[in-house]
Parts: sequence; structure tokens; C-alpha cells
Amino acid sequence: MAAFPFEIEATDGKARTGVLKTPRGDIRTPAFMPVGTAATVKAMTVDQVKDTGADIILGNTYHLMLRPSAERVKRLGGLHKFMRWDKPILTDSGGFQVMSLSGISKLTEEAVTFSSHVDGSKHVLTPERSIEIQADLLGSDIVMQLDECVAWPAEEARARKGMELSARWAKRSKDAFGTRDTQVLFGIQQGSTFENLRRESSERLREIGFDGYAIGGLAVGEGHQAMCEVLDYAPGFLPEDRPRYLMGVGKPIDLVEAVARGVDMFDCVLPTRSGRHGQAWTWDGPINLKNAKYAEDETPLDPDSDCPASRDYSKAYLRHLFKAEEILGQVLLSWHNIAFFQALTAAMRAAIAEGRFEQFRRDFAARHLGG
Ligand SMILES: CNc1nc2c(CC[C@H]3O[C@@H](OC)[C@@H]4OC(C)(C)O[C@@H]43)c3nc(N)[nH]c(=O)c3cc2[nH]1
Repeated sequence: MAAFPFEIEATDGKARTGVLKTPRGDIRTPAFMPVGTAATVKAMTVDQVKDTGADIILGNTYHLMLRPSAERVKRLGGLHKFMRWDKPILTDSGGFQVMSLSGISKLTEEAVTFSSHVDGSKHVLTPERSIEIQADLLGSDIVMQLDECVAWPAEEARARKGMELSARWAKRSKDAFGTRDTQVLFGIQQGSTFENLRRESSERLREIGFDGYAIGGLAVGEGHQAMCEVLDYAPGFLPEDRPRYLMGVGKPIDLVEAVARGVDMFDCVLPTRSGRHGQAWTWDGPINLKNAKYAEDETPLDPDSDCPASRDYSKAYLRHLFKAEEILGQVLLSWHNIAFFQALTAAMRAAIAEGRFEQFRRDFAARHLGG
């Protein structure tokens, strides 16, 4: 019996909408999970994040084990209390960040050993240590197995090695996690862009058994087209009655095209990171607010939004804040972008529930990419 019931309320083609029920609250799917890497969704308060409609945020083993340390977060009551977020938290296991952020790192059957990008100190991350950090010290609700995300492009033999290591680490993660009734563990499908490896990865994960399944190894430079080609088959290899989480994705068009292929959950730094640099995401596509054409544009980013950052501030004012390098610009645009990503997933949930997702998908692409 799964610890977190996943109720699919409607399907439309391969797209699904439903609710993942957790002790800390329900997660409506398709869901976009704002990234809160170092115990903060950057430039936003947890109340602003909640206001956008986000049901769940992301935390991360790698960043928090380095600073302030997972043990200190535990002593301070765990991640939810520490950052005052009382809804669900999903934590990534740290392997991806070790490869992409830390200096020297060594990968063996046993562990990933690396030096901190913060102070150069040495650290070891095993599947068992990652579970301890996520489940026992940070206290996250959805825990990810430790895996190896192979860089793209990869030779098939290299991709197989990474997929097989990840499958062995999936077993070690599951054994270390044990059975818990208020937290769940997700396995991570690997296999780069090779259909046979993705199928084999999924079979190994299903044998072990997880409460949810992530699709890893994508959004690593392959581009939208190649990602969609993998998503034409990869979600279908996973159990259809459990949540499917596409890691690190993505742009709005990526979310829509992945939902069309059966994905339920997403995370991406794009809305917050691009917001800090003056890029606003809208139904009509992204706009760069530093552009001179907005210098006296008194219209807001979205008058129909219930988010104050989208509805109440003129583009002229937002542009001024970025030109003057005022912190408020980063705050307001992060808030607007997260609100837009939540509005997009809410619109997709409604379209699927009403059996009109294909029309939504066509209309969205025409307007958002229309230029
Ligand atoms: C951007 N493209 C992308 N990100 C990926 C991730 C990490 C996702 C995490 O990295 C950050 O996004 C960059 C987010 O902030 C924290 C909180 C650190 O967690 C999120 C992955 N993680 C694991 N374990 N395995 C993968 O195969 C994998 C693939 C990815 N592709």
C-alpha cells in the first residue's frame, strides 16, 4: 500500500490530472515545484510562494549538507520548521549537484566523494547517507534516491554504466529508506537518450518498487526536440498509477509538451533565476524588462492575475528597478514568474479535467511561441 495515495481524476490522451495526498497537504498534478535549494526559494518569502498556489517546493541535500549542515537543520527542528514552510517538500539526493557544482569529485560503486564549493572541505555521499540526510535530518516528505546523471551526449556503453549504477543505488536507497508511513521514496529512471536503456532502467526500478518515479538524465543540454523524443516513450515505461516527475524541467513549452506525454511533476530554477535577471515569463512568451521599449509602458505584466507582482506594478517601474539594480526588482519578478508557472499548471489541470487539453496545447504554443 503506497504511503501517499495518488488519485488520477481525469486523463486526456496521455495527459493526467490528479492529486498526490501527503500528510502535509495535497499536491495537485500537473504540479510545478519551485526550487528552494538552500532552504529558500530565492528572493521570495514562504508566504509569497504559498500565495502563488505552489503546493510543494524543492530542497537539496548537496547544498544543505555543506551549509548549514544537515545535522544543524535537524537540531533546529528540520527543514520545514527552519524555513517556515509547512507544506510538502521534495528533496533531491545531491548527486546531480555534486557533478554540476562541486570541484573535485570521485564516483565509485560505494559513493561520491567531493570537495565543497563553499569551503573546499571533503565530503562523502553514499545512497545511505543521502537517505539519512533527506529523511532523518532534513525531514523531507518526498525523498529521491542517489543516482548518477550521465552527461549528454553519452555513448550507449557509458549511459548503460550510469543506468546500472543508478539501479544498484536505487536498491541501496530503498533498503536504507525502509518502510515509513509519512515519507516516500522516488526512484529515478536513467538511460540518457537510449530507449532500450530507459526500458531496462524502468524494469529494475519497478522490481524494487517505489512510491513515485522520476525521469532523470534529461534537461542536460539535449534540447527540446531530443527531450520530447525520449518522452515519447520514457514515461510509459513507468507505472501509470504512480506520479512521474521530470527532473529539472523546464521552460513553459517543455512543461506543456511533457504533460502531453504523461508527466505529472516538474521542477526548474528558470522562473526564479531568469526573474533575478529581468526576464518575465508571460502567456505571450518571455520578455526582457530591461528593454528600452518598456521605459514608459504603464501596463502590468498580467492584469488578470491575482498575484500583486503581476497585476499591480507597471513594466516601466519594473524596468526602472532593474536598471537601478534595486533588490525589489528581483523580488517582484521572481514572484511574478513563479505565479505564472503556477497559473500554467492550473490551466493544464483544468484543460485535462474538461477534456480539452489538445486545444489548450495548440492555443498555448500559438500564443506563447507565436512571437
Ligand atoms: C536542469 N536540468 C536538470 N536538473 C536535474 C536534476 C536536478 C534537479 C535539481 O537541481 C536543480 O535544478 C538544476 C534543482 O534545484 C535543486 C533543489 C538542487 O534540485 C533541483 C537531476 N537530479 C537528479 N538526482 N538526477 C537527475 O538525473 C537530474 C537531472 C536533471 N536535469
